[in-house]
Amino acid sequence: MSALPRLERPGYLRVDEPAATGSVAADRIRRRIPNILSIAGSDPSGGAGIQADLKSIAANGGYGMAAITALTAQNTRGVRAVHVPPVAFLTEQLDAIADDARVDAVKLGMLGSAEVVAAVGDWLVGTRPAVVVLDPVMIATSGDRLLDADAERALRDLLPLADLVTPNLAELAVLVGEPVADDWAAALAQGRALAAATGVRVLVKGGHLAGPETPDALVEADDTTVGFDGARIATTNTHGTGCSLSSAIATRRAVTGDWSVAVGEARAWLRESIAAGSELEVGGGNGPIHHFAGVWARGGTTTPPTPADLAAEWWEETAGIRSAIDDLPFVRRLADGSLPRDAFLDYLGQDAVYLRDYARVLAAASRLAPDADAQRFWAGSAAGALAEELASHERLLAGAAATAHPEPDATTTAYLDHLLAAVARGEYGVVVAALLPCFQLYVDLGMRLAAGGFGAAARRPEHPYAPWLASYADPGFAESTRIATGILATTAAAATPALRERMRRAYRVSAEHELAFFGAPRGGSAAEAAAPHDADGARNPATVVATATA
Ligand SMILES: Nc1ncnc2c1ncn2[C@@H]1O[C@H](COP(=O)(O)OP(=O)(O)O)[C@@H](O)[C@H]1O
Ligand SMILES: Cc1ncc(COP(=O)(O)OP(=O)(O)O)c(N)n1
Repeated sequence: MSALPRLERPGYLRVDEPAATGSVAADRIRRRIPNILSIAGSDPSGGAGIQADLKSIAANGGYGMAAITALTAQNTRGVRAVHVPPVAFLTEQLDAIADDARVDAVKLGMLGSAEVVAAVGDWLVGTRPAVVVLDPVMIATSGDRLLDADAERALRDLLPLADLVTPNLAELAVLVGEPVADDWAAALAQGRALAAATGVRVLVKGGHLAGPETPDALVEADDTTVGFDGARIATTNTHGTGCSLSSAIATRRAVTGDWSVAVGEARAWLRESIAAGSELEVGGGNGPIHHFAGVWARGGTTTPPTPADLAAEWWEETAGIRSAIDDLPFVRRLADGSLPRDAFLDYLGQDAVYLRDYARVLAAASRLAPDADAQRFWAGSAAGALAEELASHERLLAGAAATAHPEPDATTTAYLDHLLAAVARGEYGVVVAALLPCFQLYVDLGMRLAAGGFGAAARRPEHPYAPWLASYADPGFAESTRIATGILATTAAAATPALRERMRRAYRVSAEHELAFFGAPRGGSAAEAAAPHDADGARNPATVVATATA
């Protein structure tokens, strides 16, 4: 434990915003999440109704809201009972939402009774949502009625308030007053007739056709038709497919602004969810679809650490190394000004050698960077390392008649080999992780030296190494370190667990090399300069590292 005061989590190492570079996370934050309202009945088994709608909306990128029109007692085998609460209370629900939240799209499902249809119609006329998708739920797949006969008539009057209506074959037949179509051509003709009569676009759905295909078609009022083909998926998990599809279309329409794109995207998601339905074990009848199959498969179900958590955690892991650096006689004597000049020049010469290859590694990070901002940042850092830092080393060394480019010693060689091996492996995240301790540990030390954390001597203008100390407390260097830390953290947060672990190890090993570099024997006074503060056997960098990491 260092006896020296330490700044707690210095501000320049905090990562609480996405880095100032383009990233998937930043794009996600900029895009508006649409609010989608489902006005529908409740299915306690979770496969249809508002329960399905909320899952579909979430899986398709929206924020789901729900006003309940009716309660059903149903499961995967059928509907046992329906209760329609007082309609005035539905209006209360709708007004409560509209008075407070933006509604980007509405999906209408089971409306239950003519009074409910009328109340919903009044509310739509009053609020005029930008997108209205009407799934005219009348009869469940199980054959149970979900809408009384009066309401069927009222529902026809509601159609002009919708932008899209999504009937299944039986519902389409009721709406056009014809028998149920028994082939796709007849279904399409009915869809065209409905669109022409009402002026509302119709999604004709082929889920209930006999045969191996399940085509759907988007029919505009002007008869323009976009067809969507798809082979029938062999499954009994089709409970709630209509509810799920209509709320997914409402969500994707709010996101994309295009009806045929929205239908195409919603169908792709639905087909994946139908195919995975058999993974669920819910009930003995027609089971639900697996609304989150794709999301779970691609995103997992555990919450990965945030960039800020990772930056703080990795920095904390170097606490022992930082304490050991603070305790090194080299650092203490650098701070109080008693470090012999030959030891300082020896250190400077090795640092100059190190910087030339470090700049190559920075350039490699630029080459591997996934976006232009990061590419620019690393290229700028490589140029800065050569133009500013290396040049200042060379000036100091030339002034002292010392050689600006000595041979790298064992400690410098080991550190550079670690960095160059990361480049050779070619993983951007690992290269960035290996680069970071050099930024962070120097800024941390420089800031604490400048703040008087190692005694007042380091702050005096007459300190023999004052210009050198000042360069490490430079605000520009601190800002670069903040950006580099942000890139590291966002890259680590987006990485697979295995890559993140390789990054963490590369970061840790670089921090250990930093300690070894500070603790290496230096110049004619090496024995004195490099001896540990409270022990005598730590000249070998490996021993220094072992002491620090124990
Ligand atoms: N077995 C299946 N394989 C693939 N798609 C299906 C299957 N069953 C239904 N669908 C699709 O599910 C959606 C809902 O269709 P449908 O079953 O006709 O309506 P509803 O669920 O309202 O009765 C449509 O896109 C349809 O093509
Ligand atoms: C409360 C509730 N609303 C609607 C339906 C019908 O759902 P749908 O998506 O048409 O699917 P099927 O289960 O009928 O295929 C429902 N059952 N309950």
